[in-house]
Amino acid sequence: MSTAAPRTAGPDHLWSVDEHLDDILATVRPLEPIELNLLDAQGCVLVEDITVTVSLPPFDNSSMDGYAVRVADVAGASEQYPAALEVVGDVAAGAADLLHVGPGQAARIMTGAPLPPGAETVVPVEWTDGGLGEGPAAGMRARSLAPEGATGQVNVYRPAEARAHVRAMGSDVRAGDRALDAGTVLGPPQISLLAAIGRGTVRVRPRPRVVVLSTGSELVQPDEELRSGQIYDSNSFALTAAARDAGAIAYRVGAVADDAATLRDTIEDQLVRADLMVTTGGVSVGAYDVVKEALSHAGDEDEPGSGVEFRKLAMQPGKPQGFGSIGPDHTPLLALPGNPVSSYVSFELFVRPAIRTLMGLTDIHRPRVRAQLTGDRELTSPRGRRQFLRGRYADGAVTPVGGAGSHLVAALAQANALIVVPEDARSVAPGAEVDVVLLG
Ligand SMILES: Nc1nc2c(c(=O)[nH]1)N[C@H]1C(S)=C(S)[C@@H](COP(=O)(O)OP(=O)(O)OC[C@H]3O[C@@H](n4cnc5c(N)ncnc54)[C@H](O)[C@@H]3O)O[C@H]1N2
Ligand code: MOO
Repeated sequence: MSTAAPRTAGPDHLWSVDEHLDDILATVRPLEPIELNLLDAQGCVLVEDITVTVSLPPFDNSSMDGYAVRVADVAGASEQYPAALEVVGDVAAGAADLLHVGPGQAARIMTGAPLPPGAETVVPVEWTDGGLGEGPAAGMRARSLAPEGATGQVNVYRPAEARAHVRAMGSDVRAGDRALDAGTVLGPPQISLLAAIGRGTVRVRPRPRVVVLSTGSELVQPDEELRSGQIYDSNSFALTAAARDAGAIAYRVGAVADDAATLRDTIEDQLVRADLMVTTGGVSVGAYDVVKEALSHAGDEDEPGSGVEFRKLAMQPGKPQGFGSIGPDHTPLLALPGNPVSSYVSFELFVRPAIRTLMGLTDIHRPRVRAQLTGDRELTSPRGRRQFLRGRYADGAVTPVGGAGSHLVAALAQANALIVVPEDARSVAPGAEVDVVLLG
């Protein structure tokens, strides 16, 4: 999977956000296409051109509930001088053996039913007495009241042109037309079209399987009792949700203890179901930073580009990061910092584009807009670091929420955007224009 060898530099070197992203994207390639059932292919990128084999509609059919008639038989019809026709029966949607409509005759026809031979046009039931002889009808008599179908006579009060209320065969798409191009992302309308032309499976790039694994002996799972010094594991939930939001099939592995051997074993067990692995925590410089310890030497010496490299980025939050590939298939792995806001921001900036690259999407990044900074305080930022502050964006303006601390999950939950303060800015005053990443 890995092709590009990570660039290397001394341990104090600060890599830019863009360099880090470029290096990650150089190691991920779109997944090999597979044939999937339509609904499993939702959100995936099509890799084949789809040609229509069955015209839509496949046959001329009625767009209204009404009567299939001949044009000449209703010409000049009015409420005062209705055309009285003999009703020869029903044509329901799905009918295969069609009755013939002769001169002076009408067949009750339902929306979607084939236009029967002999009939040239359809008059909606509202233009008739519905066969009840009591003036204009609002609808047809239910089939349950006359299971044998309609008989007798119908009065038609208005004329109809040839093929009125008839949907012509092939008027939507014709056999041989291109229905969808390779590269199309399959949303509900595209899945609708594929089903309509009879395609049950399609060749697409599958959703990547992403294993999200949190680390930290202080972590307990929600609903469990919190003892002294412990906190709840929020990162594994946040990033699993974020991976799903990006289009992945995500598996959450909650809170591996700070022990390198356990972590290595857990990662090895999980590799079988991973196209991408994401870890949180344990990448800094502490004595218990177990991800770094476990993975720093996880490379395959025979394979250039394999292994996990740990770096510092010129970024806040999200300074310590690891990335590379592990295992026999060189599965890409991103090791994100443990602070909850740091891991989430890192996910949005680095993991989301990687997931979307694996999917074969071209639109891999969150949208960015320019916005006017509002609020009553100046934003400050350390020189030389690109800062991502949480904000609420609406109508071209963005207001900061919460402070810069990377533990502030409550403020993150109020945010819908990241305010970008560039490396060369020490402060940004209200009223200034800023770059904003929209979190959707
Ligand atoms: N001496 C230094 N200390 C630190 C530095 C540094 O440069 N020198 N960098 C700081 C920065 S910046 C970050 S970010 C963190 C990254 O630390 P780790 O990736 O090693 O993460 P941990 O130490 O495991 O945890 C940090 C913090 O986040 C909490 N956490 C961890 N996992 C979860 C989780 N799944 N759910 C909720 N909260 C979690 C953890 O309890 C810690 O409070 O290092 C700084 N230190
Ligand atoms: O850089 Mo750390 O990720 O701020 O908190």
